[in-house]
Amino acid sequence: MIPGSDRDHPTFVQSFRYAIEGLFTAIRTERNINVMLVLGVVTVVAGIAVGLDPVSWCLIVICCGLVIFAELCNTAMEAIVDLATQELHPLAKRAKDIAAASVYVLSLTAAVVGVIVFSHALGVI
Ligand SMILES: Nc1ncnc2c1ncn2[C@@H]1O[C@H](COP(=O)(O)OP(=O)(O)OP(=O)(O)O)[C@@H](O)[C@H]1O
Repeated sequence: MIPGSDRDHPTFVQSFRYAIEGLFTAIRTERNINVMLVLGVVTVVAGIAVGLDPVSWCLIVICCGLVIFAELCNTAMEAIVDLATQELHPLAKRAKDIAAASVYVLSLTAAVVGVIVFSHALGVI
């Protein structure tokens, strides 16, 4: 629901517009998202160069999507915490640190998958 609006939900097209707006806001304001997008493009170019098979492509695409998804969730959680308090608070720190940890755990997992997929494609394993 939108505060001040008499409708319960925006239309499907409006919801999509808000989502695109959120994506561009994150790209404009969050350095980490940009780093991840660049790494995603580099991975796709490397995948084309080594000629990944369809299953490997699925793994790479899922990993890239999940890492960007996690960073977007982390960014949203940071905004919610900042909305809740502008002061230093141990719970605010805990929430932000754990949200950031979720991104790093997923990034590490994606990196391991990438190393395995590319090592296999290059005949190393
Ligand atoms: N209100 C707060 N109270 C206590 N600690 C805070 C608070 N806000 C931020 N911090 C600490 O500062 C760190 C960085 O917070 P910030 O909001 O700048 O995130 P960020 O640098 O944008 O994070 P990321 O790099 O994951 O996007 C948090 O992980 C937390 O340890």
